[in-house]
Amino acid sequence: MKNRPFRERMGFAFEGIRTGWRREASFRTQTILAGVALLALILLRPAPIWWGLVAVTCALVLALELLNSAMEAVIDLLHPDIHPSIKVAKDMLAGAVLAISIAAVIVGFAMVIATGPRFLAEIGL
Ligand SMILES: Nc1ncnc2c1ncn2[C@@H]1O[C@H](COP(=O)(O)OP(=O)(O)OP(=O)(O)O)[C@@H](O)[C@H]1O
Repeated sequence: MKNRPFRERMGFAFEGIRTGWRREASFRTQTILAGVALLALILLRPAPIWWGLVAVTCALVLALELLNSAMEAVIDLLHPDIHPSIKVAKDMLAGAVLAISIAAVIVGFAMVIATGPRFLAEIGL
């Protein structure tokens, strides 16, 4: 199973993203919010550094959500019963998603504060 051709590995990766979209409501919500962030970038046209910051934070939110779902799936397969250690692991995974989501909201606010006034002036408000 190792060292498959690049095209095939890309196919697996896209299949993972498709599965995340199909199975996880939070992944769908976060993907839609990433789309909103892209629209804000197109509208506000901030400096390139903001494009980078928004791209990195959005990608991290989506990547951690996929990782969270993948780990939960493996945990539930290996140990379907209730166990305090599983609660600890799942709550920490959820905490990781929350931490990067807070960072993403802060980046979004900072970008709007930095570029909003220029945008409003441009549209005559
Ligand atoms: N097998 C388990 N043993 C102990 N606690 C668990 C187990 N599975 C889930 N929990 C805990 O129950 C709570 C709810 O978990 P659940 O997976 O239903 O919701 P969730 O974390 O919001 O998941 P999702 O992202 O899939 O909606 C969490 O605190 C989680 O840690």
